[in-house]
Amino acid sequence: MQKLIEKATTLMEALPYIRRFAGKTIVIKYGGHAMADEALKESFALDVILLKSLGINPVVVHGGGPQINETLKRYGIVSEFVRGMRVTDAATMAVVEMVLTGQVNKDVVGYLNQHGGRAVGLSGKDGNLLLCKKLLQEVKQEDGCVELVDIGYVGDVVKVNQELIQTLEHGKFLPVIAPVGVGEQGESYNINADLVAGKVAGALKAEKLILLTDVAGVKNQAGELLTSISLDDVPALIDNGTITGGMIPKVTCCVDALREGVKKAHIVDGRVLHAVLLEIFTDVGVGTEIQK
Ligand SMILES: Nc1ncnc2c1ncn2[C@@H]1O[C@H](COP(=O)(O)OP(=O)(O)O)[C@@H](O)[C@H]1O
Ligand SMILES: CC(=O)N[C@@H](CCC(=O)OP(=O)(O)O)C(=O)O
Repeated sequence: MQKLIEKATTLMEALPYIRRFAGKTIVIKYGGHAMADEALKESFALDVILLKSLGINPVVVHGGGPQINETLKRYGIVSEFVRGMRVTDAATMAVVEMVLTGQVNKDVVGYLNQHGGRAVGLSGKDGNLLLCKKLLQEVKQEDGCVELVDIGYVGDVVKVNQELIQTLEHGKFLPVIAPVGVGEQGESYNINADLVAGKVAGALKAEKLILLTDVAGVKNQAGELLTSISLDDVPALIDNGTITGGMIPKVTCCVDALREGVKKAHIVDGRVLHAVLLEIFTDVGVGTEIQK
């Protein structure tokens, strides 16, 4: 917290930001890698709880890719990724649901509450929060044609039950969402956590979407940080191979969220202590802003 006050200079300087965001929703995607370090976990919990106590409404969507990998390894299940999405067969889905909803979600809720929060854990199945259909992943072939590839129980969110989130917000609770969705037949879907954060932010018309990750932000091919990119530039950056792997769903979901009415979208370095507060309460920002 001391660091925050130093960076924001004084609390007085934070006041305009507090006024600007009071009563507004900020959706924060908490990445799997940023959960590995105790100091980062604590700084994240303190940031989110401080926002809530200032009358701002944070909604947390967590990932858990590394934790899923670890458990899959123990079960001897090998998984592969297509453009940042895990190919998910039935056995993998069972592990994904167990790890995300049973382990990671409760872990995040637990330490938020330990630090004084009123966090409530949800998966997309609770109250039909995240209704899904099967996602067919677009893969560009060598001839330039786009093929739709079936990658198993991977979901695309077709509807967010925002009423459930708003009910919790009005009750001063802090929603913490695991990226597992439900299909029309009650089947479970594995959803990329960035995609969930973008859809939730879009449905809530959030003031800000912040995706915490394990790099400084979006980088160019020389490895330099791009502090801001226009959403119109995103397709070319993916096509020319600048943005690859797990960064693809991140930038794509920022673009979709902005188009759905989210005011600002940021990809932020989750390895920096108090990254959330630095992003919200200073003009410097940390990471990359995707701009309309
Ligand atoms: N242009 C790019 N700039 C930064 N990172 C990129 C870029 N293209 C691909 N990446 C990769 O995307 C990764 C972030 O995605 P991912 O591993 O899914 O993160 P998280 O676990 O935080 O969701 C980075 O660690 C990096 O390896
Ligand atoms: C479909 C898909 O890829 N789902 C992700 C869900 C977890 C996630 O997104 O976690 P991170 O944000 O930590 O990467 C997965 O199975 O890893």
